[in-house]
Amino acid sequence: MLRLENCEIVQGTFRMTADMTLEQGQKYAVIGPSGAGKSTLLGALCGFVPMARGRILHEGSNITEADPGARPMTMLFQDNNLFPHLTVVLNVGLGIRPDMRLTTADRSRIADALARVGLADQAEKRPAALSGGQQSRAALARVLVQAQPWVLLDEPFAALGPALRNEMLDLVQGLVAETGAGLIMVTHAPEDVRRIADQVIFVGGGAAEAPRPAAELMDNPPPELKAYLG
Ligand SMILES: Nc1ncnc2c1ncn2[C@@H]1O[C@H](COP(=O)(O)OP(=O)(O)OP(=O)(O)O)[C@@H](O)[C@H]1O
Repeated sequence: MLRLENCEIVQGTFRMTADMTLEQGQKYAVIGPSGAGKSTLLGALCGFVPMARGRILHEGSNITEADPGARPMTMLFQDNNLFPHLTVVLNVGLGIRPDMRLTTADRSRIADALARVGLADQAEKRPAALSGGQQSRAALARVLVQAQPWVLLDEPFAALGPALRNEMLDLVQGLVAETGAGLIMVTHAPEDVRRIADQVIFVGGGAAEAPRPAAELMDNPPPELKAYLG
């Protein structure tokens, strides 16, 4: 369980509040207008964005002041955070060994993750030699080897076409189901919400609202969500 307790998050002159409890194994979509604070919310959870007040608790432990690398979560951004000069194997390996001294066991784990995302035959290529979808798969393999209880995605597949995006969403869904991880995903696409999310966190008016069941919310959106969905 991940709890944001009475939080106020600060990003330059922007401030937003958040108070919610997120359940392990659930899939949350974070939606709301541009500039409302969706990325800021994920940044605060990961420890990249400071908080003026409140606490973040993971399974009861206070992680409010923990370094990003010591938090129980992996974050995937839209650009996939792949290093252009490293092969796919080494890019994935960074998820477990930042010093890149990979043991035989590490290499076997990486090979398993690459096979799981369909990249077994692309391991020695550099990111520039991969398609957009393959780059996303490589980034997901890194998420997989890190095996954290929470996976945070900030519009990771926005640059992909609809068919490929759906393929990637299904892959993410399969991966979190296998590992039992919770998922928190920022998206602008209502169809992504319907495809993958159990719950929706609406961000708007300076607050991240507590999660509400996705299907119910999308079928009967309250006025602020209706205005956003258009
Ligand atoms: N590094 C920063 N320094 C100062 N202000 C920032 C910074 N990053 C974002 N902001 C401000 O914080 C607010 C929230 O931004 P954020 O990126 O979280 O919104 P968002 O909902 O993710 O938007 P989008 O859907 O356009 O990506 C905005 O007003 C933005 O201008």
